[in-house]
Amino acid sequence: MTTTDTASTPGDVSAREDKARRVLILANPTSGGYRPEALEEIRSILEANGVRVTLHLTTRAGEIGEIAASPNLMASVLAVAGGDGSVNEAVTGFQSNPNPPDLAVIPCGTANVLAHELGLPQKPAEIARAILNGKRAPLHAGLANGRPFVLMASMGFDAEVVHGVPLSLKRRLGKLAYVITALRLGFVRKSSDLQVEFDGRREQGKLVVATNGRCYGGPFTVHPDASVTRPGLYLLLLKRDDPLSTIRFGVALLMGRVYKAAGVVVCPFKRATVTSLRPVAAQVDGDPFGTTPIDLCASEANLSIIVP
Ligand SMILES: Nc1ncnc2c1ncn2[C@@H]1O[C@H](COP(=O)(O)OP(=O)(O)OP(=O)(O)O)[C@@H](O)[C@H]1O
Repeated sequence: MTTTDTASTPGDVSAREDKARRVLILANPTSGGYRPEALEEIRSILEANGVRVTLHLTTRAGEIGEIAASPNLMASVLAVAGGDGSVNEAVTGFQSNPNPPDLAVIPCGTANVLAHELGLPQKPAEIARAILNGKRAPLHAGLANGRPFVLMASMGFDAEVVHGVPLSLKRRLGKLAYVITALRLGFVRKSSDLQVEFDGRREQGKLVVATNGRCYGGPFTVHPDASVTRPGLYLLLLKRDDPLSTIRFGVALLMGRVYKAAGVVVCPFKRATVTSLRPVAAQVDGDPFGTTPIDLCASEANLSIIVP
């Protein structure tokens, strides 16, 4: 396993070595596919290989971010067992951490877009092996009003669905809960225009996605050139969101062609501002994130993530 060194003085050597063999697992027991047996298996494999493991189960939202922000984490790897929202919390916490450890992801959660994006293993033995191997990639993020997003930030219909999906339905039905909520909202909602100013351009549309990654909603490609391990954000602006157009975009997404669909503006961008006459719902990484106006740009944070 590789190490992330802290500020070094000669007297710190044993503390550094100690930290290098430690993994802190932060697990969200409320996430969609929470697997306690898998965590125990990962823990025992790591421990059998000389790694000291601390397993902490969260009791509330916000806890992962608070722990990740601590400058005194005695771990070279912080492994998040949860979905994209839990990973987002860790990355948000890392923003305030002058010396963040490597991030590892033990995929649980409802959609797990990041797991698809990075091709992360699902089997406990393979997850443990990846942590032990310590192969790392840079992890880039975007910022929405200063809040990091690893995968995407969006405003419009899909964010309304994220705001509107009842937690109990999500827990019972998983991804199907989003489809049901989308159908319920699709025919009754009043859509609003969004104005986007980006890199000297101005466009108007109904749904804005700022994507940092290739995947969206699971394994579906939203932009083939985007990657969380490379710098750069892409903007997708959907011109219409009437039910028929939304179904067309949905089908294009399932076919991995949404970025080529008619009525979609697609381009890389550095800085964007999304405004509207009345507030429009926003989401980051699948969790509700208030409403417009939203400023978007890339984060400068220097993070790394364990990859297979
Ligand atoms: N113990 C907890 N109780 C309630 N909420 C929690 C707890 N721990 C973390 N959370 C919050 O739950 C939110 C959603 O969790 P998470 O993303 O892990 O699962 P999910 O919603 O099932 O998956 P996905 O985001 O991939 O759809 C996170 O944003 C996090 O803030």
